[in-house]
Amino acid sequence: MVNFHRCSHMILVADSGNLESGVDLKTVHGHVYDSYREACAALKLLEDDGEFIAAIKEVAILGSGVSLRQMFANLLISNTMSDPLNVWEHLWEVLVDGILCQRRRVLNDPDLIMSFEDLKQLCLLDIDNFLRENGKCLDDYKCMPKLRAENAGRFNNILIENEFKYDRDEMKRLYEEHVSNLNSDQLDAYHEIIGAIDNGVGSMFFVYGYGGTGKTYLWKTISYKLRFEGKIVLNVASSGIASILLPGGRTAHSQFGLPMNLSKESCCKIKLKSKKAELLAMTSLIIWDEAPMINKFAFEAFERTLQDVMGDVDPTNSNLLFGGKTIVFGGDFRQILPVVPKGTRVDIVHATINSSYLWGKCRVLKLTKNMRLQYSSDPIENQKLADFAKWILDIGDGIIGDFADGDTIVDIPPDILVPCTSNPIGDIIDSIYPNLLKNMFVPNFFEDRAILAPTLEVVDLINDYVLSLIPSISKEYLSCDSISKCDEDAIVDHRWITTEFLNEIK
Ligand SMILES: Nc1ncnc2c1ncn2[C@@H]1O[C@H](COP(=O)(O)OP(=O)(O)OP(=O)(O)O)[C@@H](O)[C@H]1O
Repeated sequence: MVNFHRCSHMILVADSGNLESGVDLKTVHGHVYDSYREACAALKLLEDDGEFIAAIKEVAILGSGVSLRQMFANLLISNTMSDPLNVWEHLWEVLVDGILCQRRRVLNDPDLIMSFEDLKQLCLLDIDNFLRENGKCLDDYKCMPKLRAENAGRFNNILIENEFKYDRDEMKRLYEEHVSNLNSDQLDAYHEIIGAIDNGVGSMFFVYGYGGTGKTYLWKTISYKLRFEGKIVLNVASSGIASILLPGGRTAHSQFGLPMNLSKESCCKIKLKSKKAELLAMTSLIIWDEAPMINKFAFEAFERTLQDVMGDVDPTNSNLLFGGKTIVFGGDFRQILPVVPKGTRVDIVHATINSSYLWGKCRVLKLTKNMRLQYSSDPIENQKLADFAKWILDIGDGIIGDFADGDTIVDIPPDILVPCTSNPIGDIIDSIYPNLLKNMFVPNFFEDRAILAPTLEVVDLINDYVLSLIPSISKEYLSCDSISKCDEDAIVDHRWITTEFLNEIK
């Protein structure tokens, strides 16, 4: 094999007449190159690599992308190219062949779109793998583009890859549309949160606002911004119904593997160096909506887990709040509080997030403007809604009603009560679904109305009553409930948990 290092050295010596200094020989137009070969290339003393470019393009007509990348790696190993970067720049569009198709298959997403930057990175990763099989790596070739550190784990981790699937142009458009609408409270909260992410020392926020003050709108604005910048934001909520309102939302239990039975010592089911741990390490922000609904042990378990996960990346993170991550909780303490079986009022208060030792480190941001009301066009309707919203808030704040024996008695205005006869369920159904038999074929009739019930037994009662009114044979359709695969490490065999079983849970 030709010793290109020595050849290049000799060419430079011959060209410059300088027999002494290696550094001088490697200096071309004031720039010190890493090798004689690169210095030669800069002086255009070597033949150009046209033959290699032509050869690979020729092979590309029949060969697969994999074989082309392997060929390029072999050329690097044998040191045959005078200017590998130039060859790469001429050929990368050929070398990435097949990568997009492969990603679409792996991610099961036939419409996946990848940026040129990501395609190049995947191609370099492949070349790096070939080089490593031969005891080399891309870093050995200083002139070649670098693999971005964050990409090393990303392309092998479907959880991370999924978080990069957002259409960045669309995210940018939505972000710009939303951020220009934020009210002053939302804007203050927005700046605080973004500032903390940039700081990277670990911050905990609680965005406190009653229903309609624009918490979800704020989550969306921040998520759009981070996703358009190519960062990861995980949106979770304490309940499944709230999680579907968040962009890319999931329940906290499923996303973080929180145990069902929480205790002071609980930890999340996330193993160090696992795919989930890699995802958390790369995450810039975690938004956790409806936080007051969950026992404080869940947040404490999550904080310990994050310290472990981030401490594994860098030991100094183990002492930072949430391992150095920024976490934003949100919710309204007037709404549902944690369920403590057979617990007293004191037990429930002790179980909420603001009784946790973490609360002292939490910065509370308040949203106070009801954005739901601002957007009705009818001023009379607006006033009615504003009065109703104030009345609900006053109940929540405990400043309305007579306090008697530990209970508060509140007068409900008659206009929002359903007049009751001897058949209360029938009265409710007549009020919510008037002329049911006639209207049931009207599109959107059921979409615009709902009856909320406190227990599943009452739901069954109402369903049975409605079905008894409809004169045809009923047929039962099972929903397609399935168990989340997040608890992959749990001992439970997922095959035991059938759709029928899930539908029977009361
Ligand atoms: N800055 C804003 N500009 C325009 N519309 C807004 C803004 N903030 C919120 N909204 C709208 O106001 C309504 C209520 O906002 P949002 O759902 O975000 O409130 P929320 O605090 O999450 O309410 P809840 O606690 O009931 O879920 C939504 O229709 C939302 O689109």
